[in-house]
Amino acid sequence: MTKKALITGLTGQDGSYLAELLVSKGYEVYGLVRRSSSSNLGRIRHLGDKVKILSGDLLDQSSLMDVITESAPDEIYNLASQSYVPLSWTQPALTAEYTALGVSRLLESIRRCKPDAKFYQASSSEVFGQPDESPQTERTAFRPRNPYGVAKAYAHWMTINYRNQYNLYACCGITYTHESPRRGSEFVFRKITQGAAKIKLGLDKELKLGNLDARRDWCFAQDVVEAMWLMLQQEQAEDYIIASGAVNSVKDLVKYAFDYVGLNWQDYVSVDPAFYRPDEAVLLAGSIDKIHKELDWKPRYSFKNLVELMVENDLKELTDRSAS
Ligand SMILES: C[C@H]1O[C@H](OP(=O)(O)OP(=O)(O)OC[C@H]2O[C@@H](n3cnc4c(=O)[nH]c(N)nc43)[C@H](O)[C@@H]2O)[C@@H](O)[C@@H](O)C1=O
Repeated sequence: MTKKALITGLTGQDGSYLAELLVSKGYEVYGLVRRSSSSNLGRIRHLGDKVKILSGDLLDQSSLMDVITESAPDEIYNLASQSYVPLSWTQPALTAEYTALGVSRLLESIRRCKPDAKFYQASSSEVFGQPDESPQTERTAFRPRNPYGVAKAYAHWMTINYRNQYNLYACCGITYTHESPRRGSEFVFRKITQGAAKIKLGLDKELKLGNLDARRDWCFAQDVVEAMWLMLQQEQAEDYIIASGAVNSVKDLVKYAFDYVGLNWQDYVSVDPAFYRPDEAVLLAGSIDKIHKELDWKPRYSFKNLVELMVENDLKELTDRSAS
């Protein structure tokens, strides 16, 4: 029988890659999309009618119950969130509404309307904040340092509590920063690959960044959605860290990207305190021992592969755009 899946956050980076993966596996795919006066379907347009769009909002419980009843999914992936960390400081309540309480509403809707559906919650390494140990494991204590991390920690523990209290198949994937050509340019990886490509093509002269010493564990988003799917194919719900297991600094990223286009980064990059963050976690690194051992998952793309893939993509996109 054809499996059915419901994805929230369908129009985002991860939602669009997950939809592609599930369509390729023969799933009937539904996506929860918020009404908006301008179209935000760019990342899923190529999927055409292979994905059915249902209107709803994580802020509105009854819309979630309607969507779950109508689609009757076997699997539900919650990828919707206010996901930009700096914005969580200027809009902390809205961040909590979507990223924390939205998950409560979703879990409650599943419990009432489709308790046998398997549920994946997109948890984040930001729950660790300033962690006690490195690399972090599934047992590392949560010490979030910004409203986004706090909201994700709430959602994480609600998911586990619904699993324990109501016996739902509900699990959390603690993902570290993950990137792709579909990433928004406010995030540092895309900002740098796009910046290097623009400078190379003569479309820009400089690139202003924040903390070059911040270190992150970066993965390719396509690898990450594969892990999400695997987590829902098991007998029992378990939480896993989804990461690359390798750490690089923002400076490493800048060097690789500018090297790739044959430029010296020091001639173009400057530090602007406007992009520094209050109390930020300077080192987040995930241990992938558990997911590798139990689900046989590991990322296919290395940091270097990912930089090259994204710079290539940005060079092509910008060249096509200026030709049209
Ligand atoms: C796991 C987690 O991953 C993502 O959150 P993020 O790590 O905050 O991503 P980012 O690309 O904004 O920052 C990465 C690092 O880069 C530093 N950095 C330096 N200079 C600039 C700069 O100019 N811009 C930005 N954005 N960052 C900069 C910045 O201070 C930070 O240390 C989201 O998907 C989030 O939803 C999520 O869950």
